[in-house]
Amino acid sequence: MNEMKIAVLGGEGVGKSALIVRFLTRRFIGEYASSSECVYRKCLSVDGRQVHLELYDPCSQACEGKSALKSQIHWADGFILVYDISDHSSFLAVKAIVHLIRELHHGSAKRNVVSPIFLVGNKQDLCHMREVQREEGQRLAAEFHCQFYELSVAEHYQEVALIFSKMVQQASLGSKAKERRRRPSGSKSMVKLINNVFGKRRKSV
Ligand SMILES: Nc1nc2c(ncn2[C@@H]2O[C@H](COP(=O)(O)OP(=O)(O)OP(=O)(O)O)[C@@H](O)[C@H]2O)c(=O)[nH]1
Repeated sequence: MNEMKIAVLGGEGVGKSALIVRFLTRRFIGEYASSSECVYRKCLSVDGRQVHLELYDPCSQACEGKSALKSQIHWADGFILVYDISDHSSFLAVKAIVHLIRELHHGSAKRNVVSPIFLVGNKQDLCHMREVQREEGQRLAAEFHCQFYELSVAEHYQEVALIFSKMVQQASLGSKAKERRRRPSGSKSMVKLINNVFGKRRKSV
């Protein structure tokens, strides 16, 4: 079975966990308990073959700092970078992450492998509070050869599922030749995911 490692990165509270949980459970859960980073695992059938998917969800509060980010970047085969369209600082955060990914890969053994990066503007349902224009996201995506999506994890399941299946397809193109890299600590089963969803720390929309 092929293995694939996808890191879902972005600023605090942009909806990274919501995106992953939406993909794994089809449900949008408005409140989470997530006090630590984790790796979710899922087996997927893509183009007739089984893929063992690992999804890394950092905890922004626990994993701040460039060195943590660098190890996440070295670990992953592909990246889903999430920002909140109603928060311009979250866009600047993903911009910095894109730069860092391309910079690190340029100077590493991965320089011949273009790891896919998907740029996702989340919380489209908050467009009345929009601070990041769609064109701004598209421009950044074009500059760094990323795929661009704008959506609302709260409202759109099909788009979320599409993002992950496209990511798996793209990442699998380059993954065969890749060296396996150190992975961030921590892993979560579906049971822990469910506990997280109904856990202690509560967030509201
Ligand atoms: N309105 C709206 N709220 C959303 C959407 N997606 C996520 N949220 C809310 O945004 C808040 C943060 O979501 P999380 O998924 O915890 O964000 P995160 O990026 O994992 O947060 P950290 O791990 O703390 O960095 C929660 O209150 C979610 O309910 C969306 O599409 N629309």
